[in-house]
Amino acid sequence: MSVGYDHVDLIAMKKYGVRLGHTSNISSEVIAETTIGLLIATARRFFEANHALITGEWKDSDIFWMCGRSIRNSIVGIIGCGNIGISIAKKLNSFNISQLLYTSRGEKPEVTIDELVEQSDFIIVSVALNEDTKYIINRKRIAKMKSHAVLVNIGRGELIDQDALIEALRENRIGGVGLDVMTPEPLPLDNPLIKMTNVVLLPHIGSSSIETRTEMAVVTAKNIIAVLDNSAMTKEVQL
Ligand SMILES: O=CC(=O)O
Repeated sequence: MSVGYDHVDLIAMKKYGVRLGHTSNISSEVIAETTIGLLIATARRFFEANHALITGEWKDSDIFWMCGRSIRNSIVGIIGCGNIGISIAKKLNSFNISQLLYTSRGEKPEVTIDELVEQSDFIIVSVALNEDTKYIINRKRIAKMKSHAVLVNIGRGELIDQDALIEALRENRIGGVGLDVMTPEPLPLDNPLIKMTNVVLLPHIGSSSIETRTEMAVVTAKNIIAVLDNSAMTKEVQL
């Protein structure tokens, strides 16, 4: 019951003739909603601000206190323009950004990934994990990011070299990070990301709306029935 199937051994499935169903495209819209929420929460420091409020550190004397960065007039780069990436781009369209950069497997992208990470104020990773995309955000690419860049990952933890990311955050070489996915999951409570103020972490809840999870469950049940009936699944992975 997921869109991604990077956790499944496809070679073994094929070898033993086991069919694989998934829930592709059902959750794209709601994951895009999560992405926009995470982007704004990270860029505008919602959790840090909330923490300040509840611990009595609210200062209203300093006009720049708790200032984050606006999405308006910014350059946003989306790595991976599949169903989720396109849905994110459509939602961003109403934010009056100055430029949208993207890279994708299908259509010829206008920029390379290196150019995208170098030029973007906000970088969104929404690509599927496979051998080609593992560590697509590597140490070298993190080093190219703007010092105020905000990185959001809603794909899979292993798309990012997390150790290199932690180093960059520690040294304030990037602005902030919003992660709905990380390595490992659940993240151990002693992981350095947990204590960082410029990091917003969500426990992989990208598709967790009641409506979407219900729809995913129904498709999964239909997929199982289709296998038992030896008929076509609603969503089947071609092995
Ligand atoms: O991560 C969620 C999914 O693959 O459905």
